[in-house]
Amino acid sequence: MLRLIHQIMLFAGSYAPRIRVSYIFAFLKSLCANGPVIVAIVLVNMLLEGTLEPSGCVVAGVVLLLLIVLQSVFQNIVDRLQSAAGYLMFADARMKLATHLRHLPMGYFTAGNLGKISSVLSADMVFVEEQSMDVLSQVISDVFAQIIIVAFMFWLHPIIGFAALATVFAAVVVAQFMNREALGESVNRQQAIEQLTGAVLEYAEGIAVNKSFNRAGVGARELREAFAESRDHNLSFERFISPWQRALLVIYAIGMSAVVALCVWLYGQGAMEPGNFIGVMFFAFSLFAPLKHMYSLDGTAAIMKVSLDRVQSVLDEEEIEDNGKKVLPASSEDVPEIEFRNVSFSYEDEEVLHDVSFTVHVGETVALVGQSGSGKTTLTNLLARFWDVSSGQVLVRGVDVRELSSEVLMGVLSMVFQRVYLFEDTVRANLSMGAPEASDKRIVQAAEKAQCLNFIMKLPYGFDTVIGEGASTLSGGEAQRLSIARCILKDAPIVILDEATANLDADNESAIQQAMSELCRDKTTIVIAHHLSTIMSADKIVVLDSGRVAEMGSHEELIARDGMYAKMVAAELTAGVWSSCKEEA
Ligand SMILES: Nc1ncnc2c1ncn2[C@@H]1O[C@H](COP(=O)(O)OP(=O)(O)OP(=O)(O)O)[C@@H](O)[C@H]1O
Repeated sequence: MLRLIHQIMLFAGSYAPRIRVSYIFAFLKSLCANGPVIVAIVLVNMLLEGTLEPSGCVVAGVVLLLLIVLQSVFQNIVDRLQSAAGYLMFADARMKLATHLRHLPMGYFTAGNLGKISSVLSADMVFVEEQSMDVLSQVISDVFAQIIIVAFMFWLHPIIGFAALATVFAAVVVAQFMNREALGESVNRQQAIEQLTGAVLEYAEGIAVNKSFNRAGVGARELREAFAESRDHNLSFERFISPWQRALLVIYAIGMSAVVALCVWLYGQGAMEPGNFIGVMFFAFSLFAPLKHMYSLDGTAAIMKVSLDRVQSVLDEEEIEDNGKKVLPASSEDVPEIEFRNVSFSYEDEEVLHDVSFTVHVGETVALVGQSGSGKTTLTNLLARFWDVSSGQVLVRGVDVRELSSEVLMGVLSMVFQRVYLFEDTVRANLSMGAPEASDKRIVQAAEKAQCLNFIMKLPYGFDTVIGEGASTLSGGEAQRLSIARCILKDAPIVILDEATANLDADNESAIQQAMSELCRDKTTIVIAHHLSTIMSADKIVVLDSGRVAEMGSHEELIARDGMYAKMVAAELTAGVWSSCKEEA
């Protein structure tokens, strides 16, 4: 328990001193809570000795009243200090987590961690937020209350004090074992919740595929299994903790009986004042109540410790360094706008790019072509610093991208992905993401250039229509054009384009091609090209083969070379399907 308090205090950071001040008031509150019994014992002793005056009763009454009032005042101060610190610290923690997630490499999000991130942000954070201050306040009050009661027992009689202390010691030892074991159980429980969250996400994301393959039942079965596993772990956790709690109750009962027996014996021997005897009897049944209460929180505490560990484990993930301070110079004809210099890159252990070098000059369009898996997307991801190179350099206007802040780098890049993601917000908000200050006029112009004005105007509220999460309420072609309009509005000088491979109807196809040409007008462009027309019109074609540059040059140069590219083009012209040609080339 004390370790948990220490962990919460570490988590509290700059709010820890405020919480520590609350300890003082928690102690004072516990003193006040036990004060009435001391007053009662003094009164009884005076009564038995025949020294109790009416004025003494009045003083005792006033003291009792004062103690009750002070107790609630101190409790109020504790609550205020702790809950204010709690709200502030969790608001900070959420911001810290959000900022941290923004600086993690993309690999963290693709390595099966989505279930973990979601359950940390939803289940763990919420649990800690709702419970921690409450548990902290109760544990601190219980610890102080138990210390005061044991001290009081010593004051009444040392032997009684030792008996109470021995019981507390035995309970703490047993609770240590319980805590250690409970921790293991709650790790399993939280992992089951993580798997369940992952299963729910996967089920929701894959529902269309499952339905189309008539597998909806299979998906639901997997989900049900995850639910069942989570339920089993919850039950097993409760079953596990219960016997330990019973063992603790037995210890308290033995301790309490020993104290009562000793008290009777001492009184019989004349070694104890009658008032003190009554005092012990008065306390006997609630002698270990604070400890009992504190350890009844053990299940909650174990889950909280694991939750805090899991939040911390996300916070401990290494960020991509984002402390670049270099200023990006203006574009120049003399320095390449983009340069890949001897770039190699590995996901985990496997190197997928080997010593790749090429340049893109300002205003040029470079087409990346190659078989599926040859490394085209990875190259563009390195330019955007979604990952960092393993060796070599990616430079923008002669500056290594690692020396630029993400704000500066993203300021000069626009990216159109194949998989379009639009947020559940208005069309206007989605378009102005990269240019929040854009006027309505510019927004309309961008939409027009990207061939989306017509369909936007047909939406119920035009630019103020809220589109579904992930663009679920738009057609694929419409969503793609909106994502291009978003980049046109951003107006960044470098464009990275992953050309759509999806089979679109002729109208959509030509609308998207027009939108893309508008986007790339006067820009430096790297395009992952899938259409021969796009490739042929590029200033330079970089042909990738298993992560290496196989050939490089203009369409005419590469055709004249009669190498890999020429074969790909020949296959395209005869079979008419570029993607399958790539596989054969
Ligand atoms: N997140 C990842 N983790 C591990 N390996 C990856 C990851 N992303 C891609 N790879 C691997 O890296 C290699 C290059 O992939 P990349 O996506 O860059 O190829 P590509 O040429 O863009 O393919 P496609 O045309 O199919 O999109 C492939 O072998 C792929 O399996």
